Amino acid sequence: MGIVLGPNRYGKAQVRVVHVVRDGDRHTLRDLDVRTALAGDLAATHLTGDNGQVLPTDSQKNTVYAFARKHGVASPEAFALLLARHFVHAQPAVRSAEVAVREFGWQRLGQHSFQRGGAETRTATVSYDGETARVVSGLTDLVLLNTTNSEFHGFVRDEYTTLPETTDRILATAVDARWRHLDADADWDAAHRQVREALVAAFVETYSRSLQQTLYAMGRRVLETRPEVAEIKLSLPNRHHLPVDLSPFGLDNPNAVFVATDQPYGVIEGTVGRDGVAPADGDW
Ligand SMILES: O=c1[nH]c(=O)c2[nH]c(=O)[nH]c2[nH]1
Repeated sequence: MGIVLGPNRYGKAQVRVVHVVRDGDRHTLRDLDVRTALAGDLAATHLTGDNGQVLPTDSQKNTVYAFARKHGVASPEAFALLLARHFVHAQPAVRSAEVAVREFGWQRLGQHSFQRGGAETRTATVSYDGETARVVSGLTDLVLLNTTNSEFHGFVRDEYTTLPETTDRILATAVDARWRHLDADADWDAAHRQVREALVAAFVETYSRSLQQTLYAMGRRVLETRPEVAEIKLSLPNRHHLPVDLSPFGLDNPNAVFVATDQPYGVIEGTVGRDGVAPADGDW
């Protein structure tokens, strides 16, 4: 039986780059974590150790810093597009590049003072094959909670089911969303803000009978309001808040006191797309 080299790629992870723009006294800041992954005619290094086609990951890291200086960081998507196109065009052996960016938010406190935002991070992944650039934007750890307008009942009951039915519960999640753009050209910051607003609005406004229903409502709202989005993938942990039994203390608990449990937790995942727009599994 023959042994063959399968798909492979290589790059640098966790390239942390902070870029400051000084507009007089007023500074702006972008704080990124960049990962590069290059693929192409790279069999030789794997099979014989011939590195003649290998752009070192150290050089890839240096390119990230040099590009921040030369081109600035207009947005995670724009920066990733520049880098992905550069690696493919500059290196004959590189046929495709994926550049993934996570952006950490900073809130302005003053002209040159900032406060790190919460856990929420913005993400962008660009893949480029020499012809087409594909852009997936996203966010992680957007923590949302409704104290009511959430039910969960009517579910399957088998011999292992103990979960009580509820017509009024807390619904909480940490949204992990990625959405694929139809085009590789946009006002990326505005587009991101608008998708985020649609996700939040749908979470707030949906009367939920399951987190699955909320997931679909959120994805649907994004596709209804943002024509540039082809498809969205959502992963929603169910951050359970269980009412505490206060009866041993002679107290009632009309949905006032909860224990917030962090494990185990449910995970509800799904993709919402458009009729007639083919899924592009390779883009994610
Ligand atoms: O919204 C929910 N969906 C489920 O599938 C599920 N399962 C569970 O135990 N609680 C919940 N809540």
